[in-house]
Amino acid sequence: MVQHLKRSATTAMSSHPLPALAQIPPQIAAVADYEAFARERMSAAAWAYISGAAADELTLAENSAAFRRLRLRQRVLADLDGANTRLELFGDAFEYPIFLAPVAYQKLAHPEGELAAALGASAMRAGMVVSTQASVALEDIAAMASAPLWFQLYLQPDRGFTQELVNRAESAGYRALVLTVDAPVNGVRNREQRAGFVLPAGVDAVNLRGMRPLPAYTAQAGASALFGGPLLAGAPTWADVRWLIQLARLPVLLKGITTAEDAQRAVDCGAAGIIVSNHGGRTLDTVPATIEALPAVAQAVDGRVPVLLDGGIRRGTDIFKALALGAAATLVGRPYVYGLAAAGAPGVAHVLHMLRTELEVAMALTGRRTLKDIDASAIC
Ligand SMILES: Cc1cc2nc3c(=O)[nH]c(=O)nc-3n(C[C@H](O)[C@H](O)[C@H](O)COP(=O)(O)O)c2cc1C
Ligand SMILES: CCCCCCC(=O)C(=O)O
Repeated sequence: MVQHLKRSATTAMSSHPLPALAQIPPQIAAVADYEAFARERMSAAAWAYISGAAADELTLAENSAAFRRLRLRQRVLADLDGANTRLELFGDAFEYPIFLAPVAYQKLAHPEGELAAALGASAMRAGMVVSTQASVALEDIAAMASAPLWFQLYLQPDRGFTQELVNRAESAGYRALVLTVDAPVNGVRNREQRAGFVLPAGVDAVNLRGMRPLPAYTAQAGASALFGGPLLAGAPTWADVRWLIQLARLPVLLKGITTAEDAQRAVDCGAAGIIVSNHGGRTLDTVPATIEALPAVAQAVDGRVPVLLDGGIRRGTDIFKALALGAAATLVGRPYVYGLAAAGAPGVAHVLHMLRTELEVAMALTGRRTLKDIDASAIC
């Protein structure tokens, strides 16, 4: 899964032209305000990797645009005494329905990478999903965190190594596995290509060190570089999902489901949860926004397992809309990485704080005391 990212001679530190902010300035009032501060603290190539998406980036734009098109119905004079945003998932209690999505190589954004993100999440008592391709050892992240962590799994062609990875996550105290199913191959990342993105020295997928590499493969002249090669030969299938669910002691969620048929099949296979996600528009461009895919998935699942959603969330009202249309909780990706790049752990905590506060304001002004009270009647 990591072969596509070659190494450059650039040092990791050269990705950080400006130091992280020592204090968060008052002009950062919404999560979008972090973007400019993050951008000037990253190399142009790292910025292309983190902020970019696939091909023409239409799905990236649509993820947020679709949230902005939805209108809320305000309700007045509701009794809000005892209001809260609490929920329970897989036996763990959470204060609010916002998780940090799995994002690879966070040392591109900040020298402490995933350690700082985990610190920020734990300070805010938020759950975090750690990527297989994290730039810090999964055990070290677990040692830093005091809030529940889930481990995101990319099934590796070397299934024995994959099993070892699952064992490591279970031993380190992770509370769930998130199997990403929408990226058997990397998307067409034109922005990364144009920027010449390669991983700088000092940033790598440390949790995959020691894995048996794919056999060297050069397509014959005129032949497909993808079809017929070893990457797709080792790509996961539904049989692998059943294999994983059977071997894992943790609940397994599938991330990257956007259709009713696949949601139905995931539940039939024994998935403990579903994450409606298009990978932040980074895999297949021109697929619909996740908030538009959510209702059909929620209907197919019919409450049998929790459905979560990510993609394009930039406001607490976006989270509210996702819950109204059937999500039990949400995840954010780029927003917290921008907070991390700009201000380290405090930046991550601040992003979570702003989103949570905005969600609470939306609940108060639509007359919803608890997450269970948020339903489709809150949307026009
Ligand atoms: C730089 C970057 C790296 C990512 N790495 C992973 C990953 O390793 N595994 C994964 O399942 N998803 C990965 N994602 C996708 C996120 O988990 C999530 O689905 C997406 O970022 C949500 O969209 P948002 O950024 O608009 O919030 C990555 C996203 C970004 C931006
Ligand atoms: C074959 C997919 C590799 C993706 C690596 C990290 C990721 O999920 C992302 O960049 O997005």
